[in-house]
Amino acid sequence: MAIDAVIPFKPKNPKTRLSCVMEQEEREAFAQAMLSDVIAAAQAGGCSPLLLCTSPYERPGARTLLDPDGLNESLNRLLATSKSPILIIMADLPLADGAAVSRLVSTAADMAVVPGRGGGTNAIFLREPSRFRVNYYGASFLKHMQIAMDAGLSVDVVDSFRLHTDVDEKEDLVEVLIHGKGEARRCLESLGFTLSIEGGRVGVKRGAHKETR
Ligand SMILES: Nc1nc2c(ncn2[C@@H]2O[C@H](COP(=O)(O)OP(=O)(O)OP(=O)(O)O)[C@@H](O)[C@H]2O)c(=O)[nH]1
Ligand SMILES: C[C@H](OP(=O)(O)O)C(=O)O
Repeated sequence: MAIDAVIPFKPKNPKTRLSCVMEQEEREAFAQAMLSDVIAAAQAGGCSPLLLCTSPYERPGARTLLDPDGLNESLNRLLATSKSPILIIMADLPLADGAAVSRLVSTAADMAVVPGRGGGTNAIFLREPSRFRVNYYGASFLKHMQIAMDAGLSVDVVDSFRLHTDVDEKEDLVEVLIHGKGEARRCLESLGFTLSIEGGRVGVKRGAHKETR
């Protein structure tokens, strides 16, 4: 049976750290485009996508669980009662692909984890979910390593550019425009984002859009 790929997703007013370059409706469209890329990667990696959503939301090819609680509370409730292996993969990984997902879920360890940019945790595969609990936000990668150690779990830290690249801030959009192959890249292009190179540093700019901060 396919492993459940649990994808936490907040459909309303997501990605507020991108407010400087996108209005709320645009952030919602972009978050959905990134989610499409993650769903496709999960399926290509042999997993069955299960969206854990804060408000009602349906997607073809994915089942939905509705839980308005916070990220940690809802995931920990799910882990506590899960009897089969689970992959938790964030919805803001638009470079994800099937090979990276497949590598993660085929680990020989009790758990495989992919750190995110800036200290976060982008994906966690758990062979026995009830032995682990999540603690996202802040330097969650370090917290998750400690939780695994306390639980006596062997951990495979997976080095994956495609799963490491999460999109939180304007600067992260550069990676999507350069390396993206899916919906998120198309969404950015349709919103008028292009690469800009100023002073040797690659950034993004947006035609006819005033930055608000
Ligand atoms: N189920 C659930 N998912 C959440 C919640 N908050 C965020 N997420 C999802 O968790 C993942 C990582 O969240 P963040 O990077 O903080 O995304 P965000 O909250 O949309 O972004 P910011 O507003 O910029 O912090 C994304 O897949 C979000 O859709 C929540 O309260 N519940
Ligand atoms: C949820 C959080 O995401 P970030 O804000 O680091 O992208 C984390 O990975 O702990």
